[in-house]
Amino acid sequence: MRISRIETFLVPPRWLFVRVETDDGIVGWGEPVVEGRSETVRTAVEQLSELLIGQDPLRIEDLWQVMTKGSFYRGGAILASAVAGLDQALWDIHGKSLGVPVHQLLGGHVRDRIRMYGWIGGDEPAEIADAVEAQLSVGLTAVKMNASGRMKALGSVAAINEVVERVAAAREVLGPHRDVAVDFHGRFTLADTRRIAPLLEPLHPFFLEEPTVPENSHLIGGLTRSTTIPVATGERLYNRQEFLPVLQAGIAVAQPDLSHAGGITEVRKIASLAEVFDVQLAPHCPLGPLALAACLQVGFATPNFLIQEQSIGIHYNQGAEVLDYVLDKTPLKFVDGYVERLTAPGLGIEIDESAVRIADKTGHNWRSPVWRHDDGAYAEW
Ligand SMILES: O=C(O)[C@@H](O)[C@H](O)[C@H](O)CO
Ligand SMILES: [Mg+2]
Repeated sequence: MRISRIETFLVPPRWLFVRVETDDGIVGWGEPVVEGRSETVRTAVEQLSELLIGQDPLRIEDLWQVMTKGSFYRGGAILASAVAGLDQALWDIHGKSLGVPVHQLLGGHVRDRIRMYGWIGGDEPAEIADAVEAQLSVGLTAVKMNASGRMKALGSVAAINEVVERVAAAREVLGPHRDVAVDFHGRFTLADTRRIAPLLEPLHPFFLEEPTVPENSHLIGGLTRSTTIPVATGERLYNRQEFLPVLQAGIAVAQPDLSHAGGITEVRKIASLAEVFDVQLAPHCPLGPLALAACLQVGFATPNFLIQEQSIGIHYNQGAEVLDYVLDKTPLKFVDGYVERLTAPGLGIEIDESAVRIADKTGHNWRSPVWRHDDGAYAEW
């Protein structure tokens, strides 16, 4: 079997899919994307394709090595995401060629179902209660919210109290037994996060995410040592090397993104590294169906797996939906807040190719908003 053709599709709301075809007719799908930079990743996928056409798709590790190390300048979000989507497609092909789901190729399942959570925003305090209700009504038992919106005055007691009030609003609707994770999105200084964390402790957050921007990962130990809340990070870390310092600094939850951190091949290794630090995996995934399926395949085969993010029914999907692109929607339905083990071959979902081809005609030009605080200063989005 040889790889014969590679195509990409820009699909709303903000995703990019790749379709890898082989000469014996097996097709694999993946999702190589960076939110806000789909076209750039598309170009990177096209360049990497030159290395893959004519090759045996089952030699995933070898192709991964060539894609990541085959040129002098390496790494970074764009390249790691391009490799990630292609890697997912290769695992999809491998599973389909043997008629088994990918998790079987990773050693078989260690669990029968995976707990899921959805994002509820949080930038607008008035919308929090309704957003929590919406997630509970689709059967979820855990949500994640932003710690803050745009701030009037960074570091002010008002800004700090607002975080506590937002999380309290979510906790009130959730009751004592469901979970709320709080995403700091790198929006606060670490000094402020250290002030806020103890105030959140009585509300029992599931985890506190991205207390620093990734380039300030060296600061994160200052927080992990000062709060009992499990600290999470990783959506903007792209390989084991970048995860090592935050693992050593005492994070509790590692959040590699299956579409950013080198795909199934690398995230599987990140999970193994995390296990040595007693850290649980909770892959980041505000993305589409292929990224989600790749997360779940890793989750079914990974012992130190906590929970899975997903974006089904999230309002920022702006009319387009994760499930629009899959033929059989039942494998991704929530049962008591969980997704049951995917048993179909490969990634375990069947892509609606005609829907994808039609969606690509519209495409999208989704961009990260540029954020400024009320005083005009630049803010991390
Ligand atoms: O943890 C999350 O789901 C968010 O931080 C998103 O990754 C961010 O809005 C970019 O898509
Ligand atoms: Mg996040």
